[in-house]
Amino acid sequence: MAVLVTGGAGYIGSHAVAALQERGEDIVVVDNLQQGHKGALLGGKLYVGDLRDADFLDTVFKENEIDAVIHFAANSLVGESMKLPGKYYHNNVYGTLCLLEKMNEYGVKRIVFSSTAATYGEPESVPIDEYDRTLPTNAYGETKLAMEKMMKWFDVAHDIKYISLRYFNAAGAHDSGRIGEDHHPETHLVPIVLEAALGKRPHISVFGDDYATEDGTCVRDYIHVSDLADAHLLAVDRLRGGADSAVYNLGNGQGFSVKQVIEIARSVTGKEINAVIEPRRAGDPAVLVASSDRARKELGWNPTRSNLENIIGSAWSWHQSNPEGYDDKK
Ligand SMILES: NC(=O)c1ccc[n+]([C@@H]2O[C@H](COP(=O)([O-])OP(=O)(O)OC[C@H]3O[C@@H](n4cnc5c(N)ncnc54)[C@H](O)[C@@H]3O)[C@@H](O)[C@H]2O)c1
Ligand SMILES: O=c1ccn([C@@H]2O[C@H](COP(=O)(O)OP(=O)(O)O[C@H]3O[C@H](CO)[C@@H](O)[C@H](O)[C@H]3O)[C@@H](O)[C@H]2O)c(=O)[nH]1
Repeated sequence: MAVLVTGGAGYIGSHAVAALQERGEDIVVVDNLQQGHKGALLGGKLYVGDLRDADFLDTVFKENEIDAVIHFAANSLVGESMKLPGKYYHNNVYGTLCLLEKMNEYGVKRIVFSSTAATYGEPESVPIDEYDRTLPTNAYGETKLAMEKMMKWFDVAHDIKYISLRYFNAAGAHDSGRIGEDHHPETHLVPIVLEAALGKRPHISVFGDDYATEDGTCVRDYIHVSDLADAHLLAVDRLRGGADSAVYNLGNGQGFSVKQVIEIARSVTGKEINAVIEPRRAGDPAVLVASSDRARKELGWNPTRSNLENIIGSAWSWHQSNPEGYDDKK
């Protein structure tokens, strides 16, 4: 039996594929390579195609015996979603609908889903737990919440069990140094700060310093990508063990402001890193920090790499060895 990983050639997906590979799972990857890279795959059988293509998905489900799906494939940029909400509804909501329909058709009953802190919106209090209000402040978060609700009704009607993992901010790179973060264009804070350290950008733009936080810049909870990957394996195991559907936050429980991230990157890299204050980016909540007690208790999740110096250090090693990212011509 194989695990189907959608978006497995992407940043977090490729780290989950590496973790699945390490424990000897059969892996099938579906990715349209809009952001993914063949070179990011350390294992698995890759099918290049789009989730919204029913004939393509038929081939994947017919040619493989799949017992669980890990669903990463999505568009996931807060800023872009405020300008192009239709793109997010089409790829995220409709794409997930296509996947769930096929799972139902082929009798696949387990799905682990990449959800997000963006489902909460501006929190009423921090740390945020899974029972807190979900009121997204951006279209991206709204589509992820819609996907979670869709899975709930597929569970009610078709007994497809889901574990929705609401990640906070993923960062860092694999311990082996073989895979890391490479998006085009890059919009995430940590890789952009490191590109500035490498001299590939003149500076890092800080989006707003007038938030109600200690230094005025947004606060986020950064979690190492391989700690996230581990949680997916635990979630697959839990579903295989017959558990009911559930939602879990995945974060390290500590908030860092944009200015603090830049300061730590200066110390890790030994580089100057110029920062320029710019206006706020639409859709950004001021503070997102997780309580992951539930994931620790029920999944047995124990993140071990998520100290921010380690996270930035591992990303820095990857960026130094791969300043141009993956070679997509290979
Ligand atoms: N990066 C983060 O900090 C973060 C935080 C919370 C949640 N998430 C979620 O985690 C998931 C993975 O994020 P990431 O940072 O690895 O993104 P990513 O863009 O690197 O990976 C997504 C992958 O899905 C593929 N894809 C997208 N649409 C597809 C489609 N219709 N058919 C087939 N393949 C498709 C892309 O080519 C890409 O390889 C996303 O669902 C995202 O919303 C990410
Ligand atoms: O050049 C930059 C890039 C980002 N930021 C700020 O840095 C913080 C983090 O931004 P970013 O790295 O883009 O991540 P988020 O917008 O917080 O979103 C990430 O984290 C979410 C979970 O919290 C996921 O759902 C998203 O998919 C993922 O992109 C935000 O306050 C941004 O405004 C800057 O100031 N300058």
